Amino acid sequence: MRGAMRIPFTKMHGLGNDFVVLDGRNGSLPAMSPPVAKALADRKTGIGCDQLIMLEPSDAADFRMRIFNADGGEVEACGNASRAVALLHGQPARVETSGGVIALEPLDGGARVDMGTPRFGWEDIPLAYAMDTASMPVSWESLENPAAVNVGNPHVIFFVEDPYAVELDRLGPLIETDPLFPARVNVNVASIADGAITLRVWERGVGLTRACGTGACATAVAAIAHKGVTSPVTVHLPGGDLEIAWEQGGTILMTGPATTSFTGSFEWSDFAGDAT
Ligand SMILES: N[C@H](CCC[C@H](N)C(=O)O)C(=O)O
Repeated sequence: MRGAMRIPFTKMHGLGNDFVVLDGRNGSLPAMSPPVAKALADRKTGIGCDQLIMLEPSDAADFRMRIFNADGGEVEACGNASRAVALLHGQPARVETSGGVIALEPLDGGARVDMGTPRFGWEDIPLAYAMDTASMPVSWESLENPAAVNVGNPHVIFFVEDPYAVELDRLGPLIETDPLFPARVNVNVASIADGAITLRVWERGVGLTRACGTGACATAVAAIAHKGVTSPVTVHLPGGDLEIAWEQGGTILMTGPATTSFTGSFEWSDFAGDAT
């Protein structure tokens, strides 16, 4: 039986999309696994969060950021968490994620993050078969002809009259798990008015969140690429606003707030059993 191992954490959020951040940049933490991430993210029996963020050493960048959704699944990108980590780190940094290297720039009360280059090919999303990702010939009830963009992680974007009139809690999981999306998908419903975007997101592996940074990036890119919106564009999410800048062929710049809620610690064996 291993000795007690107390693990410190920082509880953070970006516009209400919340995270438990474990700082293993010095290599001090045990390996994270999906079951342990899911247990820590549980809002009744764990600490509770939308995503668990694990920082680790990297030989490709200043450090590595691993992202686990509340269902335990490890994913490639998390925009809001990238800003939170920028705030925690406190200086500019290049960060390795499984979706590519991103660049963090802390600002007063938040950060600007270069989220890399979006991809539009059906295999890049990925989709199960070839399709025009600017306007896909598919529909789920009244949601039809979405765009799809990969911004490190997969997003499908429906442009609608009123995002708040969509039964996203019912349609989100149907679309997230449709076989058309072999890696599942984050589901965005958005409207465009006066050059700004109003957005709600059903997040893969989580559900409805108050904000989704990669959703804001993917939706802004789709609006600029396919709907004539000009960059930079303000995205109004339930939890607040993000500013997204992108030009064809370039990388995506996301700017917005990040907040530290509190710090704490937990006993590793309480969540990992004897796993080390
Ligand atoms: N649910 C997303 C990961 C977190 C994205 C969101 N929290 C963000 O701020 O980008 C996925 O499975 O790709």
